[in-house]
Amino acid sequence: MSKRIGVIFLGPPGSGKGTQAQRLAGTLQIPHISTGEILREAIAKATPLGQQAKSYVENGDLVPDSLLLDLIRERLQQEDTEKGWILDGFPRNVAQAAFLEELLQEFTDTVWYAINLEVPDEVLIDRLLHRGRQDDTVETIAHRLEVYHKQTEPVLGYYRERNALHSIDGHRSLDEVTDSLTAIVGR
Ligand SMILES: Nc1ncnc2c1ncn2[C@@H]1O[C@H](COP(=O)(O)OP(=O)(O)OP(=O)(O)O)[C@@H](O)[C@H]1O
Ligand SMILES: Nc1ncnc2c1ncn2[C@@H]1O[C@H](COP(=O)(O)O)[C@@H](O)[C@H]1O
Repeated sequence: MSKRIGVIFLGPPGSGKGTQAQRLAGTLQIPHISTGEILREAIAKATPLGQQAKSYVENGDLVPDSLLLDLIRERLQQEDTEKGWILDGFPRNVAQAAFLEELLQEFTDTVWYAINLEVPDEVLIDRLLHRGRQDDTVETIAHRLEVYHKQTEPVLGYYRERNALHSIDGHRSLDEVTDSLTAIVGR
């Protein structure tokens, strides 16, 4: 039996993580797990998670790690991840990356890839302004980029030090990016 596959999408807001994750999930028939989507759904339903996360998401700040760690552990063990999983939006800081590393050490049946989509800031801003999500305002986009550079970019170094980072030029057509991704994931 082939190993379980794990794909971890890194890259700034607007780099195309969600778009490419959805494509890959369709091809590989494995779930696309977006922490942003999980949080937005929880906010819309006003669940306890949503109530705690709301102000952070609206302001473009990272929600506290304590809200997400158990959730990720449980989600990666659900039945639909039998063949694999795609993480989009997690890890978002070094503490989350260290948590995931420990979790992956328990998953000895999983071969995983950390993918970084590289796109210049000015292109990201333009893409996000055209996407039009509630947190896609000029001010919140600027803040999310600042949070990305301060808190999430160090995660790239974390994977690079482990020789586990695959960077892709994300400033190309959707199909070109997908082709590079498929070449790395190799299935
Ligand atoms: N290669 C591309 N070329 C042009 N536009 C793109 C490309 N990839 C994604 N987009 C568009 O850019 C916007 C942002 O893409 P997407 O939502 O996938 O980014 P993301 O990295 O998941 O962002 P976030 O972290 O904010 O959720 C979307 O409107 C999407 O259609
Ligand atoms: N892994 C995360 N840690 C903290 N906060 C997170 C995480 N993933 C998502 N968030 C929050 O949700 C919004 C939207 O996320 P997208 O990935 O852009 O959909 C993000 O700004 C954080 O507030």
